[in-house]
Parts: sequence; C-alpha cells; structure tokens
Amino acid sequence: MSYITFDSSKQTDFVAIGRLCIDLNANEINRPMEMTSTFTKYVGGSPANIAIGMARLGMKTGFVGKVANDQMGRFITDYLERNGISTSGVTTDRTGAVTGLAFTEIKSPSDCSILMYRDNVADLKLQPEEVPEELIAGAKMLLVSGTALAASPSREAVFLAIDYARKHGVAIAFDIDYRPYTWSSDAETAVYYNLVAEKCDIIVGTREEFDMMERFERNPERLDEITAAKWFNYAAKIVIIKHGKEGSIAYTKDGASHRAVSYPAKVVKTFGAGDSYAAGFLYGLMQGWEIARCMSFGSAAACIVISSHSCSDAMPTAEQVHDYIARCERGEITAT
Ligand SMILES: Nc1ncnc2c1ncn2[C@@H]1O[C@H](COP(=O)(O)OP(=O)(O)O)[C@@H](O)[C@H]1O
Ligand SMILES: O=C(O)C[C@@H](O)[C@H](O)C(=O)COP(=O)(O)O
Repeated sequence: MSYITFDSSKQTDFVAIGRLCIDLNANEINRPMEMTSTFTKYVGGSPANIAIGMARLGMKTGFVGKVANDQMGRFITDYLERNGISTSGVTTDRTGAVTGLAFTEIKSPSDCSILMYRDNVADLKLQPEEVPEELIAGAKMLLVSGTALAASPSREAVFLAIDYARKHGVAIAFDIDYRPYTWSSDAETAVYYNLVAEKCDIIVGTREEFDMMERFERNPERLDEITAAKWFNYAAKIVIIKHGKEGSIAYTKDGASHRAVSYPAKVVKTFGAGDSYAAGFLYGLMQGWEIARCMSFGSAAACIVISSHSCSDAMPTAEQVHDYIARCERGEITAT
C-alpha cells in the first residue's frame, strides 16, 4: 500500500533544509574526550547526513542551508557537490558566523556522546528570502530537521519552506532531531516542534524526542500508539518511533503498525544511526516499497554507519545495504 504520493514529474527527488556542520570524531576511541588528541573531520549535521545518504542511494538531491564564509563552509559545499548534491540552495553567511561543530566522544561502542558548539552558527542565519521556492517546488520530498527551528531567522525559513512544499504538492518528512544544546526553553521547543509536525506527512523521532514534544500532553506510560494517533488528526500518514538497538515501530494512518527489529552490527559508535535509518527508510518509500521493507532497509543502513567511524562518509549505497541484509540473513554478521 502506498501511503505517500510522490509526483513523478518532479526533476529532483529529495531536498533537505537545515544545518550543514562539521563532525570532529575522536580518533582515539574507547576513552573520554579529555584523553583524546586527534579528530577526523567529516561533513555533519543530521539533515546534511540524511541528504548525503539519499544521494549515496542514488536519489537526485538538493539542499537548502547556509554555510560560514570560511574554509569549513567551502569544505562542506565542495563535499556536497562531489557527492552530486545540488548546492544552488546553499548560501554563504556574510556576518562572520561560524560553522557548527560536533565533537564526538566514543568511550565505548555503547557509550558515545556529542559535544556541540552551536554559538553564532551560520546555519541558523538562513533567511526566509534565501529559501528557493523553485528548488522545493521541483522536488518529490522535502526533509525538515527540527534543530533548524531553534532560532530566527532559520525558524521562519523552515516554515516558509514547508508552505512552498505544501503549495507545490511536495511530500514533507520531519526528522525531529532534538538537540537540547541548541534550545533555550523546553516549552519553546515543544511548541515549535508541534507546529511543524502538524504540517508533515512523515514524522520520525526517538521515543525521547516525542516525549519532548508531548510535554504539555498526557501520555504517562509513553505509549507509542498514543503518540502516533495524535498526528493522524493532522497531515501525517506515517509516524515512526525509533528505539535504538530495540528497533523501530511505524504507525500508518489506516491504523496499521509495523515493528522492525534491528540487525546485528559490529558497533563502533551509536550516533549516525538515526540519520542513516531515515535515509534508508525514505529511500524505500520513494521506491514504492512496503513499510516493513523500508524499515528493514533503514535498519541495515544504520548498522553500516554505526559500524563505521564517520556518519556522512559511511552512508551506504543501495547495493551495500542489500548486501548487508543478505549477509545477516546468512548469519554472517553477529553483533558485538
Ligand atoms: N546498537 C544498534 N545495533 C543495531 N542497530 C541499531 C543500533 N542502534 C540503533 N540501531 C538502528 O538504528 C535505528 C535508529 O537508531 P536510534 O538510536 O533509535 O536513533 P537516533 O540515532 O536518532 O537516536 C534503530 O531503529 C535501529 O534500527
Ligand atoms: O546532527 C549533528 O549536528 C551531529 C551529526 O552530524 C552527528 O553525526 C550525529 O549526531 C548523528 O546523529 P544521529 O544519526 O541522530 O545519531
């Protein structure tokens, strides 16, 4: 059953809006960051990772965002272009803003954390008038990432992008992407995330991210079905709740639910799971696959990324994901 209609006449498959940042992943792993000396630099930012994932899977992809007017900004735009991602919607900040940094700490495969430097970042200075209506209008799907709502003018730019998408029949996916360090008030966060979620066809988040959105509502047992049901009263057709190694659950507007277990993985670090899962799932939807197959594909994509040192660089091709699934089915991959 197809829950989302994609306009096949559109020239671009996927456009994401939000942050373009830098991941600095610790090279000396299995120790706290205080004991780390060197890092490897990758393009980062959840929406960037997802866009890179979609491009790596063969989707014609574009990006709407803002980069710093420095070497890091040029590193990011060069990387996007080398990965076939249109940067026509990426503008350069002229106010002296900087690139958001995510320092990652890998104390153990299951104990990872991210230290984010988010002050005066270029990505939150994206202006509404810098959002290209024609790029969004020409896409089958727009991805909105929640952290872009953390400050003006990026916040207003996102709402305008959503308006453009709805005006032009573009499917809208919302990756909640809650990063506490970027927000100043829990109430403000919940209000803006809810205002966006009401307008989106697909909503993806962890149980904790939905808990944040529900802070003014009653769901004391944190029941996924209560969480999902609310959104089908709005624009949503699919609501996905991610549960880490325990897998994920997808609810659809027709009342069905689909549970996916995770695949085994030789985990290096846990972050990057959500971005690769989102890319894999949304790719599957765009192929017209059943929900369960989309979830499995996303779950396998996640395993490939969490078994790697990077997020963006490690985003897999479709062939790699299919191969990973086949190897798991043959029992050739065991979890560590
Ligand atoms: N340790 C793990 N082993 C195997 N798969 C995992 C693991 N952690 C996450 N995944 C997969 O990645 C998906 C998203 O991970 P999750 O941690 O829930 O999202 P996020 O990275 O956004 O917090 C999960 O639903 C699961 O399929
Ligand atoms: O989103 C960021 O700014 C940091 C990311 O680049 C980093 O790779 C990460 O945290 C991935 O997030 P996840 O996939 O939600 O774990």
